[in-house]
Amino acid sequence: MDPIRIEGLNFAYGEGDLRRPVLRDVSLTVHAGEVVLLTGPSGSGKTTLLTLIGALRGMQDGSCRVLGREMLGASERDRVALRRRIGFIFQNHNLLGFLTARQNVAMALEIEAGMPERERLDRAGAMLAAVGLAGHEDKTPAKLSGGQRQRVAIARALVAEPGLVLADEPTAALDKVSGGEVVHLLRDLAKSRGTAILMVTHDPRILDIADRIVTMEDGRIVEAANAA
Ligand SMILES: Nc1ncnc2c1ncn2[C@@H]1O[C@H](COP(=O)(O)OP(=O)(O)OP(=O)(O)O)[C@@H](O)[C@H]1O
Repeated sequence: MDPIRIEGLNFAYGEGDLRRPVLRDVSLTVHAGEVVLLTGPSGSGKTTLLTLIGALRGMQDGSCRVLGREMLGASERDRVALRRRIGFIFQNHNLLGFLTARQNVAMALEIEAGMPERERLDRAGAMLAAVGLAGHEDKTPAKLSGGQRQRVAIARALVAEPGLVLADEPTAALDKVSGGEVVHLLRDLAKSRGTAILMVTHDPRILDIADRIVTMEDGRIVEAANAA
C-alpha cells in the first residue's frame, strides 16, 4: 500500500467572492519507505497540501488516500484516528515545556491501548538513544539546544512506528550543521524502519536526503524529479 495517493485534488480558502483556489489538480503518490521533499516558492500551497494529507484540515475535492484511508468525506472522528497513525515534525518542535524529553516522546504512545506506562517510558528511552540523546532523557526542552529539541521531536514522531512522517520546515530554526545532522538522522531512521517521509522545505542544503524532489508553483505540481 502506498502511504500517500492523491488524485485530482483541488482546495480553496474563503467562500463566495473571497474564494481563493490554492491547490489545483494536484496528484502525488508517495511509496512505502520513500523520502520525498516538497519545495517551491512561498505561498505555492505546500503547507496547505501537507495539512490536508495530515488530516488537519477537511478535504473539498478530489481523492486523498493516506495510509489506506480516503480523506474526502471523512468524519472528524476518522481524521483524528488517521492523525494518530502519522508522525508529525514541525519547524518549532512543538514539545511540551513542562514534560521531560522522555515524557514528550512517551506521549506519542498513549494511544497504544493497554501499553503499561513502564513500557512506554522504556520505548521512549530507547528511541531517544537512537537519536543520540542518551543521558538527556530527564531534561525539559528548555535545557536542550535547538538541534537536540528537534531530535526529541524526531524520536516522538517515530516511536509509535508510523507508516508516514510529515515534516514542515524541520530545519528552519537550526544552523547549517545541526539542520543537516537532524534531517540525515531522520532519513536514516525512517529508511531503517520503512517509514515514508514527506517534507516541506525551502532549505537547499538538505536536498541530498531525498529520493525524489517535488516542486510546487501557484498551487500545482510543476516538477517531480528523481534526486541525483
Ligand atoms: N488559513 C488560511 N486562510 C486563507 N488563506 C490562506 C490560509 N492559509 C494559507 N493561505 C493562503 O494560501 C496560499 C498557500 O499557502 P501555504 O501556506 O499553503 O503556502 P506555502 O507554499 O506553504 O508557503 P510558505 O512556504 O510561505 O509556508 C497562500 O497564498 C496563503 O496566503
